[in-house]
Amino acid sequence: MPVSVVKSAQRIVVKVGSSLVTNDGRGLDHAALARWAAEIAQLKALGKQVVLVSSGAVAEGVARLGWSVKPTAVHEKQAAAAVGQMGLCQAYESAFRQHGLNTAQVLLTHEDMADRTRYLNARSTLLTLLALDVIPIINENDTVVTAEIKLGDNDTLGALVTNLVEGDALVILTDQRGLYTADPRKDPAATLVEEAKAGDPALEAMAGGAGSNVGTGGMLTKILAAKRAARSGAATIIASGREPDVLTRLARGEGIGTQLVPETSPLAARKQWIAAHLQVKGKVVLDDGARRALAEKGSSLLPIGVVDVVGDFRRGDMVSCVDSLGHEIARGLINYAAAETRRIQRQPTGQIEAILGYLEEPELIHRDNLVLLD
Ligand SMILES: Nc1ncnc2c1ncn2[C@@H]1O[C@H](COP(=O)(O)OP(=O)(O)O)[C@@H](O)[C@H]1O
Ligand SMILES: N[C@@H](CCC(=O)OP(=O)(O)O)C(=O)O
Repeated sequence: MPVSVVKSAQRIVVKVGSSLVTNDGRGLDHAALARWAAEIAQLKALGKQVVLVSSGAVAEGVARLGWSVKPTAVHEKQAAAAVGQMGLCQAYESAFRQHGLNTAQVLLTHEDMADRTRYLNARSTLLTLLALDVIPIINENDTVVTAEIKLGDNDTLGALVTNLVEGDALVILTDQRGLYTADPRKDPAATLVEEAKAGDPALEAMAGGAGSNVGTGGMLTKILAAKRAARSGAATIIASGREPDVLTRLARGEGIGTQLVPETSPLAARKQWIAAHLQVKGKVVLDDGARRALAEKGSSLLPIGVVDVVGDFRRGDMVSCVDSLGHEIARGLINYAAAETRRIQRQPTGQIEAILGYLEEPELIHRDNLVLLD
């Protein structure tokens, strides 16, 4: 068993899933919340800072409204989330109060992450709360987001928050002991993976979807969250939230669950923000010279290297850079809208002004706004 990274971690993001928080959808598990609050208080006493990302608003709202199944209509889920979030807030506030700790509710949306100013605001608010010894309790602002602009699942939110606050570890507590070689609900012979590299593609093949009607995303979103958390250098642990003293034992260094360690060096802060953009608005197809310039030399993307433009995007949007076979090489914030990009593709930079009548920037995507994907 590996030594847990939580032992040396100073700043930890803990994510708890809906099935744990709501007793598999039956209603808030106050005893579980009390246990985690007591453990987090012990982590605080060890000098660690903790952010909690909690799911369960929809499941708790469904239980409170007396509905027998999770609704499929978006507005009903949003209404349920609004009802359930009140319950989560109240329950966490009183659980942490037992230990003299203040809590703060922080509801985030994808747009808070995609807008640089809002992203930096969210970051400074969270860092201020941590400096004040408050426990931020974070969820997606389900009530105001529609399907297209949703982060979608709180495993991703947990990873984005880890990047945002530069957490050392992301601990994802769920209803299984960790990542198994296959979904243990379907394959009784599956075995627990104790340690692996975050981002190893073999892990994605092991992970299946949600095992219950209560959770969202299943193990796959947890594996992808670990890959995302690794971009700011954080390790991820996936463990059971029902394991006694799970957080305090991890903090003592005990290897519990699955530990996914980062294998690449962390991206610079601005690139992490770019990588946090989840909505890709279009694609540019590169010729081989441009592909090599990006991948091997870390160059900016110039219009001359673009052979095709797909989709409709505006200046400043996130676009994907693909090679001639459609493999995604990089993502970045583009300096020209789709219609303009089509007019200047395959053209030397010196021609941009003559073609468009103006020059925004000489590069289509500047290297500072470009993130290479591995
Ligand atoms: N390889 C795997 N190892 C462990 N669990 C898996 C795997 N593949 C799929 N799962 C399923 O993922 C579920 C946990 O995800 P989910 O239901 O979204 O929980 P949460 O609410 O904690 O996010 C487990 O109950 C399990 O059935
Ligand atoms: N924001 C949603 C959480 C969605 C979600 O990702 O749930 P889970 O897979 O249980 O972490 C809620 O609070 O219901």
